[in-house]
Amino acid sequence: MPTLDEELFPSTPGKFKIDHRSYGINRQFYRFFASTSTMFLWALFLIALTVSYLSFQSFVDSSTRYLSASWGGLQWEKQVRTSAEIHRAGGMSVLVTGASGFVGTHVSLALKRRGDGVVGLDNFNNYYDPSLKKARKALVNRHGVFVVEGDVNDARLLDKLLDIVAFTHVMHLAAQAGVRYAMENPNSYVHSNIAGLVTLLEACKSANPQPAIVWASSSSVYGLNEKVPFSELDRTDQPASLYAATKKAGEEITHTYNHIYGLSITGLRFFTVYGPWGRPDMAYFSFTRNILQGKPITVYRGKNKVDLARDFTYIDDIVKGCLGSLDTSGKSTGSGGRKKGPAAYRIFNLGNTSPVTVPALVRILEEHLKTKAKKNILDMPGNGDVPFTHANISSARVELGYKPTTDLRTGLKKFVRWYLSYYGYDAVQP
Ligand SMILES: O=C(O)[C@H]1O[C@H](OP(=O)(O)OP(=O)(O)OC[C@H]2O[C@@H](n3ccc(=O)[nH]c3=O)[C@H](O)[C@@H]2O)[C@H](O)[C@@H](O)[C@H]1O
Repeated sequence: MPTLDEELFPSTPGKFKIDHRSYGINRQFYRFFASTSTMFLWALFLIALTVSYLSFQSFVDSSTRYLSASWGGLQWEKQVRTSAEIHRAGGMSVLVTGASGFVGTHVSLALKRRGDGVVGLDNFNNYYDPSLKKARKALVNRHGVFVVEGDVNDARLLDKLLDIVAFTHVMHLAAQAGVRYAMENPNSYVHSNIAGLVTLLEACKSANPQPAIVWASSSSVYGLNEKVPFSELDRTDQPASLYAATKKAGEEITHTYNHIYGLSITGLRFFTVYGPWGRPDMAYFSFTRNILQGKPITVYRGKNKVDLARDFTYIDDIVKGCLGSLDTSGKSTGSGGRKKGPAAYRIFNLGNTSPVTVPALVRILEEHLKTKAKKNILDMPGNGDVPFTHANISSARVELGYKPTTDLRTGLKKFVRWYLSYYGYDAVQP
């Protein structure tokens, strides 16, 4: 006698046999009906099981997201509001993106020092040592700047911040930096410098009031331009790297938001910024580390053995240019996504106006560090580098009162002093 299981799910073909001699037609019909309805019940049971499993999963996911979200809540909102408070007459409240980056840290401190409200935003990615970013965060925290951990691609977070505080300005410095890394990780440039920028502009255009925006473009947009010094009127349609291309795209994208929504936009073309709390991926920083550790450095050389040169610009000068831009930006004219009139659209070079060759940079570091570098001289690989940069800053001088005052020797001395106090002489890090 077969069991019920065997009858419903016969394992042997032909095992489920109907004996026409012993079962009548009704019996046959009944058995067919019984097995079909049982299968139907089983199917229902399985569907219900799957649905409950999926709902449970999504509950677990959303709770985890909620619990692990580093923003939100009453206490968090209070910290944001307090940090954004203005403590001087005619002051501004500024949302600084990339606030734990090199330039973001210095700009946040300078704004706070003069009594402006500042809220920082940073995603603390690991493009370079995140512990340096955390140390910068601790530094600005000590001066009353609250840094929110989040990404400029997070539209909900941006909307929330712009909802809590009526920011007068956004200083947008969050970006994927570095010229040569773009060949290793191109998508990271699209993610931060294009998608992140658009997400930020979308949030700003919908805000009421709309903040004015000052953001970091780059000297690299001049690409293969050979006319020196580089003027804002020179062509910028020959980028040599994806980094440069995304920054140039940013200039075009911001123009459309200015045109359609009345956002006040100022793009700053920074020229190889250096100084204390700088970026470990940049040449002056990695050369210092290697020289102190007795490791060789690679010095690239251009075509026909010509030395590469950069218009190295000291961080304090850049900060003055950023503050000058915020002070003169004028207001955005739109509100809630509607343009009410024209707003400023500006682009400025922020450089030093006196390029220095890379071998000369190395000589200055050797003097400050009192140590000879072990140099490997290599022809510049085709990886996005440009042979030289040189800024014409007449526009910034007239419009922003920008006047760089620190030469490379003096600036590197300050950098080396900071480096030694931060890492020590025999540091293995970063
Ligand atoms: O103005 C900008 O918009 C950019 O400035 C900076 O780019 P760059 O001017 O390329 O600075 P950086 O990497 O310090 O190389 C300096 C020089 O050293 C040479 N260099 C570099 C590395 C090395 O190992 N050897 C070497 O010779 C190298 O060939 C070059 O000639 C920022 O990183 C970038 O994010 C962006 O902000």
